[in-house]
Amino acid sequence: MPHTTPTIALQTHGLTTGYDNPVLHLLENMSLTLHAGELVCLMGPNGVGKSTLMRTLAGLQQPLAGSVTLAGGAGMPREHQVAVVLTEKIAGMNMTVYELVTFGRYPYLDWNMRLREEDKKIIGQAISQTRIHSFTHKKLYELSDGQLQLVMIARALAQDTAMILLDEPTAHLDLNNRVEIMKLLQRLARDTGKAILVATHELDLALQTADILWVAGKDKTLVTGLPEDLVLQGTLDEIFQLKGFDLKTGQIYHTAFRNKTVALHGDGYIYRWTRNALERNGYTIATASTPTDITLSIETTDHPAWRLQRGTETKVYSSLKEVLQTLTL
Ligand SMILES: Nc1ncnc2c1ncn2[C@@H]1O[C@H](COP(=O)(O)OP(=O)(O)OP(=O)(O)O)[C@@H](O)[C@H]1O
Repeated sequence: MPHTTPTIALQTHGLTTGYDNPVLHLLENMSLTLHAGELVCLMGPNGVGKSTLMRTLAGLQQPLAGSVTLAGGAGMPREHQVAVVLTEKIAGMNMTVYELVTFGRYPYLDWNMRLREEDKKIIGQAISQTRIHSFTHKKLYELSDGQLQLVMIARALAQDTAMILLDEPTAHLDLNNRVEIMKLLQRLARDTGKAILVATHELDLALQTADILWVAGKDKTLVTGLPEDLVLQGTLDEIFQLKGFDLKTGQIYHTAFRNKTVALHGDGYIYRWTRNALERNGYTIATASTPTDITLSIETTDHPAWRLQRGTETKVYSSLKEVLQTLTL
């Protein structure tokens, strides 16, 4: 199979980030690489220095040591190399969505600030990629938080850079919008070949969408890897000090307070949710060798159903509520 080396969008060498007055080293000696077409999530506990690293990579803040190299080389203006979506509120909420997206083209305009055909084409593409056509005429103050975030991403796309950095783009959004934004970023990385780096606290979403995680937290270092490798190696548990949640199984730990064991038979997502209902309600799920006189079998014909066998008694139920009620009798 031919092996092509992915294009490098950003590279750091011995990078140390922080502040110099008073001296505050946040993350030290980082050698990082961001490739074209990759969605990378930057994670870590509060205050570890994620935003500071993002600003340093974007050239908005000087490194304390080391260097940041962007695709395009030192001769190219930063605004042509990297687009940034930060958490700060926008000042001009009275402008329209279309006007805000055109801001992405400003670094390319000449003294008369007039949009050329090529600029309009790129703006159109950004609007189409983020699927915001239906409200480009609206004022920013008329938008929901989710819509506003899409518009900010459209502006970044209009800037036509190899890399986009976003700081907490899903903060304050509901689950649907959070998923929509992360899936959009995943799609954009794949379809446009941009390198996209997102600082986020959304561990579950990052695990399901990111190609690579950058996890900051231990002794001013930053660990990088495939999300699944970091889960299986226990790196994330160590850094986030997760309490009552097992990242490897994706489950909250439950106390088996009923002292009753159920042999559960079935598979797929119904098995998963049945197990969830039982464990959340204090039952233990039997392993092959555990003796128990309670057996619950999942039957799927048209609708899910559960056959509960206790001793010599057997009955079929159509909801888990009924199963749980019967088990407490
Ligand atoms: N302009 C500044 N001058 C000095 N120290 C700062 C400055 N901005 C942030 N800090 C400090 O740097 C540390 C890291 O801040 P930063 O915002 O980068 O962390 P973060 O990981 O993004 O946090 P959060 O997850 O809470 O957003 C904090 O202790 C903060 O107080």
